Amino acid sequence: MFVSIEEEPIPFHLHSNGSTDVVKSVLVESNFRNVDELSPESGMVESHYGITETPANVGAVSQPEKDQLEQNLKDLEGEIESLKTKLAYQDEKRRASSNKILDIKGNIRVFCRVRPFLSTAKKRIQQPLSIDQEKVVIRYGGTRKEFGFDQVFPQESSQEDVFAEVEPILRSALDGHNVCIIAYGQTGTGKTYTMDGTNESPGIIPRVLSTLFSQASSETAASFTFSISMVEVYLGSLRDLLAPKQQRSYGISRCNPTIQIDSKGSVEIEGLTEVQVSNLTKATWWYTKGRRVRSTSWTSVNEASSRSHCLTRITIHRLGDTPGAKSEVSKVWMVDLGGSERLLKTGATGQTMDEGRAINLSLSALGDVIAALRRKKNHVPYRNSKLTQILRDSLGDGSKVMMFVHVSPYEEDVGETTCSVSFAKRARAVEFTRELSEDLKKQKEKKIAELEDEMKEAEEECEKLQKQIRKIEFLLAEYKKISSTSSQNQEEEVKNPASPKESIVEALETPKASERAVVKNDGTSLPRFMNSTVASRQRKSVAERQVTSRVRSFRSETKSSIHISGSQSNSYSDPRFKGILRSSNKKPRYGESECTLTGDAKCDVLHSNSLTPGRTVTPKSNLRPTVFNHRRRMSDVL
Ligand SMILES: Nc1ncnc2c1ncn2[C@@H]1O[C@H](COP(=O)(O)OP(=O)(O)OP(=O)(O)O)[C@@H](O)[C@H]1O
Repeated sequence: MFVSIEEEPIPFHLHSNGSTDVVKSVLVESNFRNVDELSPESGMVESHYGITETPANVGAVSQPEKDQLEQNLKDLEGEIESLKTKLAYQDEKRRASSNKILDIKGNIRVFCRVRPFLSTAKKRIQQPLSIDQEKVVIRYGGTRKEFGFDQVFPQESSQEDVFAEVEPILRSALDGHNVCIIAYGQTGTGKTYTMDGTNESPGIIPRVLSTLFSQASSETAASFTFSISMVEVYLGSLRDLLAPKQQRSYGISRCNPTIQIDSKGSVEIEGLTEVQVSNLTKATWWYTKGRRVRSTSWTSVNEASSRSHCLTRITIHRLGDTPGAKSEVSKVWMVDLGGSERLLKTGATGQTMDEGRAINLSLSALGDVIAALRRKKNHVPYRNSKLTQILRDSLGDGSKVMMFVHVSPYEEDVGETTCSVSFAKRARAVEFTRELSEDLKKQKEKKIAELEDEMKEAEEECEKLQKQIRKIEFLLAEYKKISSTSSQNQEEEVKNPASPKESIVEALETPKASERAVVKNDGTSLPRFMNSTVASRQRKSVAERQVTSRVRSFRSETKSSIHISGSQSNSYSDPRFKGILRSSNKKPRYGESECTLTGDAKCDVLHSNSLTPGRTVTPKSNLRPTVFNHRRRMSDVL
């Protein structure tokens, strides 16, 4: 997400390379002595922190200066456009590499997580499972069965280890792909632990929420909005977990959500509550609420939760940062499936048996769909269950699927474990159960490493471009301020030629009788046209009366006169200049302004020459009017 300049101060170091050349020349032409002065110490950046001494205070400008300003604005806008195009190109490169990596790794990946022994549980007589990185071996009753996985998480693996596999596909979700993360397994094997986790060890869903928000905020080429929905599938019906209380019910009711598919194959659940969440706190609040609704609606939480599927959906709206970019929508489904235990084992009857049957049917339908997709079959049997209908557009083409199959380490659960890993085997649908040869694996790894390098390069390029864009946007904003301030002032000048500014400036320039004597004695007499006239003396007395009520105007106009004073090179980082501006800000009183004739530093404000680098400030130069006022007075004389 684009971080606005107001939120994040910019480190200001412009270099004269490639795309910043325009900016550099613009700045140089625009009275900045040196582009490198645009450092955090300079007035430009200080203004960002609330100090008012910025070019935005520059006042009325002449027509050529105005034209130059307009040109500068156009140049900066053009530069931003061109950088944004480059950014979009680099971002596309990054997205393509990231997508290729996931394609090589597999769009549907199946993992196995072995739950640790629970302290409260049965004795460990014999361990039927042995595992390595991609394999689970079950030894039981003299038989040995081997099952391959994309990766196996042993008992000691942490929530972080599991999430490390999930994180890369979130990048893909932000890039516009649908993602589906599914937890499968027998009751009590850790599905909810993996998806939800605990406060101390948060699981996949809380981590997904936080990662999505943090990745979105650092995203350089697009902005994002997120929304959350939660739905429970129980006995083939849907229940909206985020709906207002009175609407949460099963069966046919006014608000029972229904599944719709649009012409593009996109699935929508009509009537399902979707809450837009602007930050992680809100997202977490709604997620917690949905989980609470699910669990508190059952008398025996553990038993009941394993007989329904709980689905959490994050919808991502992505808007590219380039002109004309279209908004893209993608979804992240996170599914905590009902327990996969066999009905015979549970000895279920009545309602429990129906629930078990419904679960098994939908799990079997899910297995069929995943297997068909992995085998790239033409027909994918999505319609066989509500679960697969809902997930239809997040399991197929272009989507990324991760299934975590959970197993118990206990000997007495070995039957269920075998069923679960067999389900996984079918879902993985590795052709003729042949795993990849070592050679092929190495080739894959090499290609992935190359793509990762490409992706990193593109990411770095994106970051650089985004920084440049932010800098130029900042400058553009400053120039716009200059432009609008000067236009306003010019309008004022036209409406009111004897503006307070002029009066005040003249008042300040025109010494009182006693002071005139001092000036004369000092040998610094002015050319005739610069001496006060009757008219200016009259204006001065008017100005003296007006000045108290116009102190604010004087302050800003005073500052303005510095920058519009012709072609001199002034620098906002000149310490004298900053000091002068500060003091003029601090004591904007008429009495103080009169001291200009005695060589007080503040009088420098009125005389741009005194700001010219390397120039000594002399009483004589103090008396020199700004070019702007000089012009006016000349015309008065003529
Ligand atoms: N990897 C793990 N590390 C520590 N404890 C775990 C782990 N996996 C599961 N547990 C613990 O095992 C117990 C059962 O886990 P959990 O409730 O997540 O299982 P489940 O498969 O979701 O069950 P159900 O299908 O009934 O909802 C919980 O007390 C949980 O904290």
